[in-house]
Amino acid sequence: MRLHRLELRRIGLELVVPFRTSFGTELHRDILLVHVTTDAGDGWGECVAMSAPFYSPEFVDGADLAIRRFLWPMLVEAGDIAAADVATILEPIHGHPMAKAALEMAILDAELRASGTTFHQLLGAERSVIPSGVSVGIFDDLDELLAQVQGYVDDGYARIKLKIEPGWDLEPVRLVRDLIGPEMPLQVDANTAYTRTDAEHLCRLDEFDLLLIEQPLPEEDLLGHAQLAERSSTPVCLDESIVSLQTAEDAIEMGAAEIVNIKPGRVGGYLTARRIHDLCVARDVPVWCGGMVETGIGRAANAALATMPGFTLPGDISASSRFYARDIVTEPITVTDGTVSVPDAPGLGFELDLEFLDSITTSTDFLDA
Ligand SMILES: CSCC[C@@H](NC(=O)CCC(=O)O)C(=O)O
Ligand SMILES: [Mg+2]
Repeated sequence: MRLHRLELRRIGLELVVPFRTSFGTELHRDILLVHVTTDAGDGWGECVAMSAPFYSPEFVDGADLAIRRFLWPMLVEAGDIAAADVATILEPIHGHPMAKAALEMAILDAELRASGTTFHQLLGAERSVIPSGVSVGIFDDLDELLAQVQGYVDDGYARIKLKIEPGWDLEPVRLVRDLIGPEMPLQVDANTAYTRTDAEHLCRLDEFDLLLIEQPLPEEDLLGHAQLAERSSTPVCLDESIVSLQTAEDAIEMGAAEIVNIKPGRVGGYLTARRIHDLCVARDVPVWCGGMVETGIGRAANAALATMPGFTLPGDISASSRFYARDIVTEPITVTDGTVSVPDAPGLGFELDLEFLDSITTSTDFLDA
């Protein structure tokens, strides 16, 4: 297909409850959406970069600029392209996986819509319902944490994930495990907050029968994660460290990733995410779909991705209402009996609520091919 025009749209959404992690607190999302118009129709993508580079090196203003100055012109220059070509065309640009992923996503959406195919059909997965896990932040006090967790248990989520950091780990996990009982799946995510010297302390989490411990150490510390995996009975899962197919392969080979959290934005796009899934299946490494507090655009695409057979653990694909009072799609993601039904709308699986989208748009800019 030939690219005609790119719309760069920024929207603002308040979170229904502050989402605190070891690297900061999210109250509001400033989200970049990309809308491509092509000779075969149009498509939308969501850039998952946060407002500041505390989760990964990218941030939304930087992604916006990388798209304007480099990524969009390279795609236009390439002429007649398919979504499958995007990662290769953009290869010469180092980094910026979330910016690249947003463009690939929009082109993929346009391609699928033009062919009357859904992403779910393209992936060829059998499942149309996936288990839904929920990510729970850090709170000022334990009572508030337990109240939030009880609410999600009442909502029927299939798995609870707790954010942890030094000083907020063993006690909250113990209390939540006591609250939800021994059977409910429970995992933790440290977002790189610990160091190798914390290994003995982190092994004390083994008593809580967790599904996994997610990214306890810095992104670059594959050896440290491999050493922890040797000592801990809780499987080590990587998130921030897995930024490409190569890093996934190396982490698995080193024993640093016993489980992999796949996030399409973090690895440069849904098509690379699929290849990482295939690698993990071949290496018998369980995967699950992570979340970046996406709108219904990203949630719909993530739900489709999570239907692939290697996604054997509940992902962070919670209801739209877990984060937002109102979503930008006509069919917000909902959770029933701990599951999400994969949207079957054309393309990536969503239709936009354009009236609401316009009401929360903070800027719109157009680039012609
Ligand atoms: C603002 S935190 C974003 C990254 C974080 N994401 C989540 O915890 C899940 C968020 C969601 O459910 O979308 C992670 O490290 O896995
Ligand atoms: Mg994580």
